[in-house]
Amino acid sequence: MESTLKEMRDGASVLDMDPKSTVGGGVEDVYGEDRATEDILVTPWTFSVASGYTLLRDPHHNKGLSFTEKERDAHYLRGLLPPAIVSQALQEKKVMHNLRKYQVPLQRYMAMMDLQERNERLFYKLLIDNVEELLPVVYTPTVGEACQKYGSILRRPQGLYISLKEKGKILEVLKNWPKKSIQVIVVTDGERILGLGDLGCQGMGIPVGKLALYTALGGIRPSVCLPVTIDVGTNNEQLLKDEFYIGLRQRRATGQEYSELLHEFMCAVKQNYGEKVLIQFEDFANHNAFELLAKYGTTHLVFNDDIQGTASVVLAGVVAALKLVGGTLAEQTFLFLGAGEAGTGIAELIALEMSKQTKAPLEETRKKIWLVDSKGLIVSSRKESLQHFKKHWAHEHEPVKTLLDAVKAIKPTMLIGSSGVGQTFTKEVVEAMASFNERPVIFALSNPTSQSECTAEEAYSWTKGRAIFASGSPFDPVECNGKVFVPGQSNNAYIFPGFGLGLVISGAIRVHDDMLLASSEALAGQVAEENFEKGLIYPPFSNIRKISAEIAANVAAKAYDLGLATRLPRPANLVKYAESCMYSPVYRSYR
Ligand SMILES: O=C([O-])CC(=O)C(=O)O
Ligand SMILES: [Mg+2]
Repeated sequence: MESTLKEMRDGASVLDMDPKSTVGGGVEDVYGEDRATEDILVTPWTFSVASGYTLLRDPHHNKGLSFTEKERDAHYLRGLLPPAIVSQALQEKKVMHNLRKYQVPLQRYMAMMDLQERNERLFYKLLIDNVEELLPVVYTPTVGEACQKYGSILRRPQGLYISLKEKGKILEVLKNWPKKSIQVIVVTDGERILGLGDLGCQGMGIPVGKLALYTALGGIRPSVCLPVTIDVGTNNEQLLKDEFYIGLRQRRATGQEYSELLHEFMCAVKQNYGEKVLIQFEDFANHNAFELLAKYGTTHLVFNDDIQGTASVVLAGVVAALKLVGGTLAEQTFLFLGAGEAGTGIAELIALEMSKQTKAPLEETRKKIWLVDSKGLIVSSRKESLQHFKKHWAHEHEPVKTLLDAVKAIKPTMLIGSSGVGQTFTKEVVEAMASFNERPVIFALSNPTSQSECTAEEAYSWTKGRAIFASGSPFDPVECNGKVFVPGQSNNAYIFPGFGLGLVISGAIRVHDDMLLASSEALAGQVAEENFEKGLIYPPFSNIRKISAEIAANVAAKAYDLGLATRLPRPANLVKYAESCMYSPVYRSYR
């Protein structure tokens, strides 16, 4: 066992291992039973056909009043349903009508979660058909409030909770999950939920929400998605005192205790689901996020949404914005407020793309990008005391304390906020941007809306409609000087569903930076002339499934080119192939 784990850490591929080895279950032997050694416990699974009352209580198969006469006969449903037979379209109309009556966003969230637990296909049908209306309900901003109050609103637990109590038993815990074949895991430890900070175990709303989007936006089947929350405690005093808190009542475990639990999880996942399961890290605090990505990037198929997904979506917006601003990427100057996962991740991907375009070394292109953190502009005199992920950005400059002074000193063409702190792009900051840019580009990325650096209305009114604005959480269109401006939503939700689909359909075994550039390019390519006319640098979410297929195809193509794809032969038309793989929530007929 020890040697197997070591091989896994050292990056040995399951493909070149002895087929009788204990790792790699998940290819054919989905239960891992044939490959289990005597010291590994196996679960005695049984399956039966759901019928009658059980069928109505099974969210995977339940269709409510949509069961036909024939199905009602064949599946022992007579008498369990009122006589009316209702189409899925009418059910959808009814639920939307009811949802719209709720004034409080959290009530809509709870109604959607109830629907997901009751009738999965109807839930996804609603989400796909009404994506622009429902994204703010199941995702940012409402999901943030839901996590803050998760203990109070929780009815039926969703996802898998792995706490310190499960140490040494994580493989068994994974086997408790009802589905054996998993392709995408979104995992959080709840330490940095959106810009809301440490929400401990209640961060579960995030993996659940992200995976709902994997299915609705990226077409990954819900049955192969697994939301996970790792509970190592919380440092949120308010939650520790909250009688309804659902997590471990202790301060966060750190150091060896933390990394051992995470390592057990990573090994158990690979052992149980194989080499090709995608593990998406979500909303970890900076120090752990960078470390986990570096540590497992060479042995597992891992993707950090906050570092890499956000980087890819912002690069796409930046590239699209060039059409409105003019000039090349390398001619821009960037200033970031926030030097954490998002800030440094975006900065690095922009520098990489600049370097590819101009053939200049990365060390040179990084000099076009400046970051401000809580202590002011990151400059070389601060280098010694900087965390390692900030060191690349310590350029020669005298110290500058405030964002406003940094804007005046650096004169960026694009200003990007990613610090998780709201209202930091003040009128003075935005006006300064407008004083030396004809079209100042402003990204207010922090989530949820309460943490946004400024509002869309502020950005447009303070620049007299000249700003090109995008934000992490949605804002409504704004009228300014008689013209309507549509702010873009620069959220990783544009990227991760298609990105993950691309990895899954190509059977990729590792993530490579070039795949991030590929997904960015695909997204930027989807912005139409009519979008640009409204100042919009992202395509509307209403086209997201088509966009996801384009992203998936570009990512898969890169996986094949790099020799990281295992699903062979390579399909001739990857866009068509991606589309053909996507889950559709239309009801199935039962025999
Ligand atoms: O969840 C979102 O809306 C975007 C994101 O990853 C974050 O803010 O951490
Ligand atoms: Mg996140």
